[in-house]
Amino acid sequence: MAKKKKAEKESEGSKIRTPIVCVLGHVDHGKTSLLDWIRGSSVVAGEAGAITQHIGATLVPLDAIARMSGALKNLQINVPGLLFIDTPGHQAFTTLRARGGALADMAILVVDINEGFQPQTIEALEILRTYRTPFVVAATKIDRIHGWRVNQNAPFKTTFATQGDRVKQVFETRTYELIGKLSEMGFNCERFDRVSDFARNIAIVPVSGITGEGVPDLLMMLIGLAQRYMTDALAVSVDGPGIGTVLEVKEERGLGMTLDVILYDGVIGVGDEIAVATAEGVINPKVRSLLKPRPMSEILVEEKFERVKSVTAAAGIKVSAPHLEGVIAGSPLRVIPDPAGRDAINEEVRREVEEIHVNLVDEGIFIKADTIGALEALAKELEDHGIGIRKAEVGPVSRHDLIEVGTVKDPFHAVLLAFNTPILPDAVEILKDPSNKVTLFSGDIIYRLIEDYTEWVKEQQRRIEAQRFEHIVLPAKISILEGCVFRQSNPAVVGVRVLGGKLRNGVYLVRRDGKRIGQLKNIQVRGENVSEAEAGAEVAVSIEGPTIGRQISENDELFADIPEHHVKVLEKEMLGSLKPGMREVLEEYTAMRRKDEPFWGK
Ligand SMILES: Nc1nc2c(ncn2[C@@H]2O[C@H](COP(=O)(O)OP(=O)(O)OP(=O)(O)O)[C@@H](O)[C@H]2O)c(=O)[nH]1
Repeated sequence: MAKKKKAEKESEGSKIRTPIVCVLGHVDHGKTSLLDWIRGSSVVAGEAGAITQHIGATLVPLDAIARMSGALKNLQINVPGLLFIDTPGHQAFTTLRARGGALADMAILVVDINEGFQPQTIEALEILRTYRTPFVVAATKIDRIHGWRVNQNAPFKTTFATQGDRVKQVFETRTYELIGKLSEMGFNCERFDRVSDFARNIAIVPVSGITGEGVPDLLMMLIGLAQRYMTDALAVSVDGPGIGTVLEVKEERGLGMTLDVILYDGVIGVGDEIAVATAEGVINPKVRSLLKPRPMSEILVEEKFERVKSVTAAAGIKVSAPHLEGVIAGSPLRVIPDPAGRDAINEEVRREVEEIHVNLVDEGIFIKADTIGALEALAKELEDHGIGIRKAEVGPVSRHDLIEVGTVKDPFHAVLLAFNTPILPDAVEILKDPSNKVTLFSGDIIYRLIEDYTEWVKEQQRRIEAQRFEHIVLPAKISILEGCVFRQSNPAVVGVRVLGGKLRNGVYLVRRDGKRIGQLKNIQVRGENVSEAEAGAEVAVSIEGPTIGRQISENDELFADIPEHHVKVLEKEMLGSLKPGMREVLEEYTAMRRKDEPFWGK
């Protein structure tokens, strides 16, 4: 009986739907703890019905929030509550799309107040900016500030009033640092209790996911945000056909393949024909059953799920229907109210899945990701880093992909970036092949992937430069040491000091007057042959060509004879990588050459 009532109630719906909230932030900054606390505490706060566990989400109704925050009494509020997506992180956020945008109506950006901004904080902000998602900042782990006095579950103001001066000071400093960083990224933020205009400022709410301090304020801020700026967006057609997003495709015992769906608009009922996308195209199965998690109190009942007849947005629901294998996570789900409209709806679903918002260029890299949202997020970040994308696709990395990339000539673009998507076994085989020229980067954190790629590019550039250095005659200046003439000629063998630059075996030597006197045939240090000698070194060299006492003498200074076109390369392309000492020798050498020919080597 109770069950029936609930089902009926759910199908009634309300005019403003429950806003969907997603939690983002850097690894370990406390996303899960915060969500757990919100879920856990509302269970504790709850007489029956305080929170409802949905599939993939948790519904915290307004009265539970009111109880927790002890506020909201005098406010006219028509948001029914908040539906928190259970999986935190960018991944979930970008996968969960709705009509080409983000499914989540709002977000909590979690930042550990003690660690401040980290790479994924920036990534999260960029994602929120791209999707124009309203958010509040939860500055977590305030209880970790040294000397913090814990006031379990207390609103921020109450707990802050009990803190000592030093704690307050540390807290203020860190909050300002956070405000500063956010402002650098173009977000105007302020501590929530100091915000006078919520249209201009984003609220920072200090919280702890362990002690619950500040969480009541955070919930209040979210309700406020939804209430003030989103009521239009949250209006649902209560009787309209259901629209949702597939969160996950899962096999359940006794049910076969099922879809975990977040319904964000309208109603879905048992027997409804739906449209969902598979890799092969859109399919139209009929809903066999709709399932929600069984309440905690009924956990002993054998069945894990409770069946309902229909559900109204926003809700997390499991859909059981035939032929769901192959449905794409992140696919839209649409109820088809009338068979006459089926084709049109199928077409919309197909277009939504295929519509990938990535700017492609002719020369760039290939990117793959597991979902459209993830692909777009990766593409956006790459674009911001000035990295061009030639091709972008959803799906695992196949042998075919690598063969395709292998045809790209430029080694910097013969690259595939795979974000959160598997590498198929036959593709792995190709990578192992010694003749493989494709470079693959894979991982599940965007900024690391990009970092890996850019580091690799730099390393390759360094190598290419080093190879060029090998072939370029480097500046060198030597002087013949007094009393170190070991042989007059054929070849002349003398001791020299490298005054500057780097002396390499094989170079031709010139005098200060520009006259070439011979070629270096051998360099020795303590009887050992070496290929080069650095500035400051004293070495024995043999020089083919001159006779000591005729073309050259003790104390003479000689330069490595750098060909004109090498000078061009050195001055135009390699100057930045030359050490100052080497640059000086180059300047001296070119000055000597340009005395009579001002444009020599230019
Ligand atoms: N003292 C204190 N510890 C916290 C708080 N929030 C999280 N922690 C601890 O910080 C660690 C990471 O917290 P999580 O909630 O798992 O962080 P997360 O952001 O979900 O981490 P990922 O899922 O790995 O990205 C855990 O050891 C938590 O117990 C907090 O507010 N106060």
